[in-house]
Amino acid sequence: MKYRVIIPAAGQGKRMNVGKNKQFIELDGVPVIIHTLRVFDADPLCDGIILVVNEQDQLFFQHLISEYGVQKISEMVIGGQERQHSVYNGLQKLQDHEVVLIHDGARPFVEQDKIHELVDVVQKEQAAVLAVQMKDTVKRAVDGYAVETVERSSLWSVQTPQAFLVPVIQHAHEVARQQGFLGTDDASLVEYMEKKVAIVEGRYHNIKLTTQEDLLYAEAILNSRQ
Ligand SMILES: Nc1ccn([C@@H]2O[C@H](COP(=O)(O)OP(=O)(O)OP(=O)(O)O)[C@@H](O)[C@H]2O)c(=O)n1
Ligand SMILES: C[C@](O)(CO)[C@H](O)COP(=O)(O)O
Repeated sequence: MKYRVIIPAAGQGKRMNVGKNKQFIELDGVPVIIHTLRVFDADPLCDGIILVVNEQDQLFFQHLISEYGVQKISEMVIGGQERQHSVYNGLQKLQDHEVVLIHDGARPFVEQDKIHELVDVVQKEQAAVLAVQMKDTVKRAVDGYAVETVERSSLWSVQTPQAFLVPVIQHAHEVARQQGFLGTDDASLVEYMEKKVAIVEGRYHNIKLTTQEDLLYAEAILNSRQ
């Protein structure tokens, strides 16, 4: 089944703190966003990329897309204050598509086999996310003290892509917008509608580049592929 993908890349990168859009950081001489876009550009099931960018970086994104020959950008839209708002803006560009994937521009190591697994699962589950089991013990803390150790076997570290039947995610975003609900991922908006979200086991190296330590991991991941 063909899908369209929304790539939110309009954040400020405050935690990365490198003074520029973290999607422009080069890994092995290639910008992070190009690593990410190339995966979907090369996927025969992907029939279009909706790239969500911030106003001030729009021209540079267009320059990179042209310089690296990315073919499948169908729309470039301006993002919003929060990630959720950026994704909402991207959702407005969907016409008659059945399946949409939403994938962070800052996750360059997603792989095609896992994307296809998600696309298969979402056709019967309506919503599906890549996730990996937690490795560390997780505790809830209050005022600097651990008050509860959360049972780890049921905890997952959720990634992107997140896959949805289009009407399901469009409705979930509309309800969240009307009710002022803000989630840190798109699946949380579907959960807010009391719908189930299927877990598809992903890979630990599908990391999100969030802080500068992640760049060290990223170089190691790239080197392991050579
Ligand atoms: N208003 C926003 C915020 C985030 N994103 C995108 O959503 C992805 C995941 O968000 P995150 O890693 O938190 O990026 P930032 O918000 O830029 O990071 P920070 O919170 O450190 O500023 C990133 O590709 C980011 O560019 C977006 O499109 N629009
Ligand atoms: C969507 C996400 O990548 C799933 O783990 C994560 O929630 C994004 O969070 P961020 O604070 O916007 O990076």
